Amino acid sequence: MASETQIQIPVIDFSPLNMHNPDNLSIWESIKTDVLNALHDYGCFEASSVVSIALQESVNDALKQLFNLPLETKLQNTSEIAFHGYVQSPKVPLYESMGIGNAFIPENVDNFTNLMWRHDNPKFRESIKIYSKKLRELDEIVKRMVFESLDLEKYFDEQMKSTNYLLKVMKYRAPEPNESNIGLHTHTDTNIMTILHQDEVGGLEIQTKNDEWIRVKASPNSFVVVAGETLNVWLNGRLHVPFHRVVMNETMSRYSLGFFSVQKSSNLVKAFDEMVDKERPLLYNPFDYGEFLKFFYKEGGIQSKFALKTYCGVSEGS
Ligand SMILES: O=C(O)CCC(=O)C(=O)O
Ligand SMILES: [Fe+2]
Repeated sequence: MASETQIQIPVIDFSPLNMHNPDNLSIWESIKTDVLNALHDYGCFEASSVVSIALQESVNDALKQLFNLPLETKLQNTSEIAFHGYVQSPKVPLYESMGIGNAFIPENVDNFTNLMWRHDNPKFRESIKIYSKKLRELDEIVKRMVFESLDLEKYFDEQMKSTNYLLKVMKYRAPEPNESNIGLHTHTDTNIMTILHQDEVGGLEIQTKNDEWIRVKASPNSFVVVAGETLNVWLNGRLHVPFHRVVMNETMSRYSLGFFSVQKSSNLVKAFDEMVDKERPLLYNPFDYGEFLKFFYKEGGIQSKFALKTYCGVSEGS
């Protein structure tokens, strides 16, 4: 079994971009190079100092309050899309999650808050709104950098328009003494890209290309940006899409949160024409994301680490 090592994922600081700086273009170009290298080599990186410590702390408090609500209240968080509402499953007994669709739209956060707290919770509402807006900005910056680097700018606006976002908040309880410490099984993210935050308990582990597991350091106000399968299909395999999992070692509950960008089902997921040529033949046949998810969840795909390859991979020699 691969053991955990001391290596860490690359850390990229986006804060110089926010400053009024005459040298912004060269800063942009230098961060862009780091982003592309990290996504190619690791499929992920740590984005540091994206939000203030104070905002992160108020979001941490908000999550604790939310998961402390009675089960019947939490169950009101429903969604037409599988696993986008309240989730608790015997397959992942330590795990519990809830979702807010397109949380960067203030009204969606208001509706969610009203559903959970009949007498409102302004602190929850306001901190989640600001936070989601920040994460939506980071998502856009990272993707713009990726598209620019590969001369795909002409696709950028359309791809952003056909994206939905899910803010998923998660709680993992500590395992009982004779229970497995796996919080979330090894998987890749099938969506476009995910921005993760974990609290100080930690437990997120990411596999490198060499099959080593990196235990990601918990950091109060940084995020882990993870490339998903959809992005890699667009780019015809130019990125690494890392396996990751959550391993609980502590006696404490762990709270985390993911900002998932997901392609709307109205378009097929397919490689951009410019990404396919003789040297780089097509890796995945175009597919409908919603149909793929049905396969992923219903036909045992979720058990397989290579669900997407099985579903639509172009077989060698064909
Ligand atoms: O809780 C975490 O840190 C990871 C969650 C995750 O990987 C997922 O929801 O896809
Ligand atoms: Fe994940």
